Amino acid sequence: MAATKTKKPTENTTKKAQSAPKAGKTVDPAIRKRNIRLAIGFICLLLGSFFTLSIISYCFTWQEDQNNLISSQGVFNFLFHDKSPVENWCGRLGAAAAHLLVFKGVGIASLLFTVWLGAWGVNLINGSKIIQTGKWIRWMALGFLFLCPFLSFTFASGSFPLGGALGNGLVNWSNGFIGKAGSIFMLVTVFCFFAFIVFQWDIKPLLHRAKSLIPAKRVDVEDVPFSTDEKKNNEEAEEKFKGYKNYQPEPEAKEDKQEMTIAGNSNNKLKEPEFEINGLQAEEDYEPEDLEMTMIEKPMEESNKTLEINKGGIHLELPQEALFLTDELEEDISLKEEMPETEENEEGLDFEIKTVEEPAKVPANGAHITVQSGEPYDPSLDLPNYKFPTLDLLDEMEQSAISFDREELEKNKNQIISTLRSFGIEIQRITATVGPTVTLYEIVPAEGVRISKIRNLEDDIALNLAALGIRIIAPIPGKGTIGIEVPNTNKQIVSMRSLLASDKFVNNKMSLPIALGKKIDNDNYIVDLATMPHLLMAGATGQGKSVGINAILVSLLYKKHPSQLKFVMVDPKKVELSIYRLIEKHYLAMLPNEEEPIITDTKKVVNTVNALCIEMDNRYELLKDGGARNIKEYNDKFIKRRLNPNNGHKYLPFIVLVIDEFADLIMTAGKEVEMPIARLAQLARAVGIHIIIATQRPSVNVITGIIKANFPARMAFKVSAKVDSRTILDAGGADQLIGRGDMLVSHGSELLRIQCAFVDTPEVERIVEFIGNQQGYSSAFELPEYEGAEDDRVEKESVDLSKRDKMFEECARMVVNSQSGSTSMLQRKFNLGYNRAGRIMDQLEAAGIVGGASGSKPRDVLITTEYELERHLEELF
Ligand SMILES: Nc1ncnc2c1ncn2[C@@H]1O[C@H](COP(=O)(O)OP(=O)(O)OP(=O)(O)O)[C@@H](O)[C@H]1O
Repeated sequence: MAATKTKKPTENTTKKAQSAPKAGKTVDPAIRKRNIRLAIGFICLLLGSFFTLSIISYCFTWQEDQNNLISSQGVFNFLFHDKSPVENWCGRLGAAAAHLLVFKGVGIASLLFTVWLGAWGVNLINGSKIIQTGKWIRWMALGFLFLCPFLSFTFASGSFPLGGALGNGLVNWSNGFIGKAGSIFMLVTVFCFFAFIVFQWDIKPLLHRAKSLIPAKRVDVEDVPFSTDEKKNNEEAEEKFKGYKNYQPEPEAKEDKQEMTIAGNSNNKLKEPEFEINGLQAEEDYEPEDLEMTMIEKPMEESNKTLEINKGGIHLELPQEALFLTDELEEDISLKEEMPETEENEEGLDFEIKTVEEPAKVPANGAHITVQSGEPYDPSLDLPNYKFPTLDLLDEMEQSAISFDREELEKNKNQIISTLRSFGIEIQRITATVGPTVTLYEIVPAEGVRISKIRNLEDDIALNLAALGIRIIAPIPGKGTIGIEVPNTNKQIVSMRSLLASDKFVNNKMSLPIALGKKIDNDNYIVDLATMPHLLMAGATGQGKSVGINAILVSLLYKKHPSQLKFVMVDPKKVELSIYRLIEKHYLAMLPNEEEPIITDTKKVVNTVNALCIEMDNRYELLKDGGARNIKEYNDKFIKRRLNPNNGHKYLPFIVLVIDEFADLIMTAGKEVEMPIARLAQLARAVGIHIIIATQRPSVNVITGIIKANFPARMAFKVSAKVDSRTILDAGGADQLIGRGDMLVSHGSELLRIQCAFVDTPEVERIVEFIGNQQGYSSAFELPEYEGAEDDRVEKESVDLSKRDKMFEECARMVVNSQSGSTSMLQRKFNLGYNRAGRIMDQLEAAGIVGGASGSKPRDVLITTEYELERHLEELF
């Protein structure tokens, strides 16, 4: 029975399915459209292929067919009445079409049209764009307007109509009108128009490639302190430097070297490893006069000048500004210029050696570092006369070219080699890179030496090298070499001024660029705080944390306008950040009715951090309303005036919360502060709120798991124990730093050793004074209200109208006008926190403007008109 029952519907459906196609009219319009598209696609593809073939054939058969065509007196006759045989592969129609397209049309360029027709057909069939119509039309225009006349002009005497009637016509006209020379100019102009305006071709790479094909030109360097004028010497130097790029120790040099043996294995003759130094300046007592130099031009992406020194087994690469060389060095020296070719370089004359810091790029006094404007809405117009701090507020350090002591390098190299040998580790090659405070010796171990062996011997090697602050990186990530970082005897201070003046800082497009210092290869380390997105700093006392925070703050002050950035500063130590109070009305954000712009009281920190959470939530609401995913998109929309300020939209500045001495905060406020900070760290990135936390004590009860998990970027100055290093970086190493701004930065998967830029307190004072003396906003940026529950209770008990909120009167007016005593309305209209709006409502009640609270309903409004209200307020106050 069951089987019979279930069969019926099946039959019905089958019938329906069969009857559907018969109806015919019920075909889905989408399917019909697709079928039409397919049909047109196939027709176009066939026509395109047919005409393309006919044109190709026309190239070989045109003479025979053309005779018939002309004798038939018209294409129509040729197609339908002519009986003579046709040579074109596509028959009579092909011959006629090709004749019209090529001879009477645009010559060989007509292929552009027929190929496009076929490709368009394929586009239609495929439903995707194999050939972009817009692009192809530009090519067709180039073909018709340039190729046709060009071919007609170039092959004027040929019988085949390469340029077609169009090309011939244009050339005849222009030859008559402006002559042949004029025609050439015209053709070049048309070509340039297409190349640079229509196609926007960039010829730079082509020029570069062309130049790189020209053999490197060597130019004698004259008028530089360390060069000699004697051509003879230069020629000798040139001889010696043939093939310097792939330098290999010369055979004689190898022979000179002593053969060394491993202790206890006297038969084992050892080869001296190759030693290379990438560093900077040599000792002062080096006499420049005895040296010879050649400059070799070589196009490269980035301007970077290097001095190369080769001697025996040693290969030195020095930035060219650091050139004080000894006469003891009989090296062959070449100056390798690695910069994009300029006219000057091509001349090979005006070469001048400059310092690393490129002072030419330092903006002049009074000049500021860019703020982008020109958009319809410019937030910086809030303070139109605001001037950015100038670089002359920062101290100019003694030239910060990094120096190295050659003897020291040699000594360290030998010690590293012999120490490793004493552990049975052979080396193939050793390279030294001299940084501001440490030198990195990069070692390529001999074949068969396991890196884990070196890693296990890390402590023994450090002990044998007996230098303070040795760090072994085995292996250097991504390189397969082993790094040994040894502190320099002569440490250099990295000047903040040089970093802020660098091209990388001035011309970057980062949202929150911070200039932290220099890497070991002397490259400026400038990162975007917005991508970090939060930063955890730790280090024992006196190792450079405060300087690090100042470097970050100063970088931001030099780059961001007060309308674009606000700081919330928390300083339980009370002395570190107090210096910034002068910029309260420009850059600081704080709770309403708060007096101290720099927060030092733990209770207030809790309120402020919670207020930031509210600000974050409010911002998310705005983003949701504005259909933006992050602050950048939102602000872009606002700037383009696509968000209505009447709906509560406003330009959102970045907010950076800086907490110096987090340990103290955690000790006193614990979870109360940890939780909102963790919440901010998890969510606030997209709405432009970033956190920088510094602590002296990187222990696990301060940097808890929840904090650590949300702070991917970490900065470690020297710490006292390995365990602290592990807490902050999840790796050792910070305990082996040498202090005074020497730090390890872990960002993404990288762990970099950086020398922090130095900015002294008087410098910061000058900068904040410079900013503070300018016109600012009327008050600091107000964060939403947040008050602890306890405070609320106390306030509710006694409402003191003499201490009424500054928004009191406005709120009163709003309540009377709308005749609604709703707290949430006040919150919405005036962008107030819940507690503040509630407090104002209590004050309105105490002033007799609204009635008592009645559950969740709005309160009754006791005054009906604004006039009445004014009189009431006058009487009251
Ligand atoms: N980048 C740097 N370059 C050169 N010297 C530095 C650098 N950073 C710090 N120093 C030196 O170290 C000293 C201490 O630095 P800083 O005050 O920043 O330490 P700190 O870690 O903040 O100490 P504390 O936690 O006790 O405040 C500075 O006065 C300065 O002499």
